Amino acid sequence: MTVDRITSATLRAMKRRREPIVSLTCYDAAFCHLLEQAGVDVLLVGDSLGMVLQGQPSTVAVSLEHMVYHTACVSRVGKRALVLADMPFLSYATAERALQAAERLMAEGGAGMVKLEGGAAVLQTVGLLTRFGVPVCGHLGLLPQSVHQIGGYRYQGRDDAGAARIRADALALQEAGASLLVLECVPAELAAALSAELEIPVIGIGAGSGTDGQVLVLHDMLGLTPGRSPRFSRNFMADADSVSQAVAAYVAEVRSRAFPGPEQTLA
Ligand SMILES: Nc1nc(=O)c2c([nH]1)NC[C@@H]1CN(c3ccc(C(=O)N[C@@H](CCC(=O)O)C(=O)O)cc3)CN21
Ligand SMILES: CC(C)C(=O)C(=O)O
Ligand SMILES: [Mg+2]
Repeated sequence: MTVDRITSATLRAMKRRREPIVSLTCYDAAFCHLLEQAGVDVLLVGDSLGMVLQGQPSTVAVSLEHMVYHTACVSRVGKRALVLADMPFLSYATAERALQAAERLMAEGGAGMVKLEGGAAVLQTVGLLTRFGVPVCGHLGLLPQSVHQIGGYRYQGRDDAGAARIRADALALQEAGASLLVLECVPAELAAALSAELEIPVIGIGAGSGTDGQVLVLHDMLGLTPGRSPRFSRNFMADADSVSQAVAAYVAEVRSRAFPGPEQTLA
């Protein structure tokens, strides 16, 4: 018997059941196999691969070609998990580019959903993609593709105006057709309130324990990132004898809401 693929409908049902959604980044077939064995629900082929695999200072240098290649490496061997592919920097800056990028990520890359960063700026694009059958994940809070405007990787939505903008963007993304939302580096209270308010599932990174799911960069949680990892991450290899065991511990701690704990949470 074949195993059913996780889709946005599966994730919506998990949210209704209050069953935490477990996600990690994944860039190749070997880790796809390992993460699926451990029960990870969503494999994010993140443009963070530019930093962790390519040694770039940001995600800005990642091309559509790179994303299609890594998405295919994952989706070729994946059976159950949803393969979520990042649309890279400027690949969704016009309607034509966005359609072309989504076409390549889904048709050649085998992605089941695509993710793009931003709120008001991408609403029309989200509407266009979803009208033509592309499942879309939004991404709000810290937007790494805008690091050259922000000037660093900083928490977002810490004042009333910033929080109100993120809330309005989240509701508008849902209205435009997004079926999933990633909230990155926002205060836990804001992330929990938005998760309760939105019908679509919210996956948090550096957003506290009150979201519908969690995602981390794989190399950070395996302690493979040189230097200091973001404070919202945790090295699960510290208490594990193998990579599989570390990933299994992460899956169990997200499902039991033990991760993230106070140490990984910004109030
Ligand atoms: N290895 C890696 N991990 C990530 O989580 C990640 C990437 N790369 N690349 C894409 C984005 C960029 N992200 C980042 C990168 C760095 C910090 C960081 O160092 N933050 C500081 C706080 C900075 C501040 O608030 O002033 C930290 O200590 O967590 C946060 C998010 C998240 N994503
Ligand atoms: C940090 C996550 C959410 C991401 O977008 C990535 O890994 O590229
Ligand atoms: Mg990304």
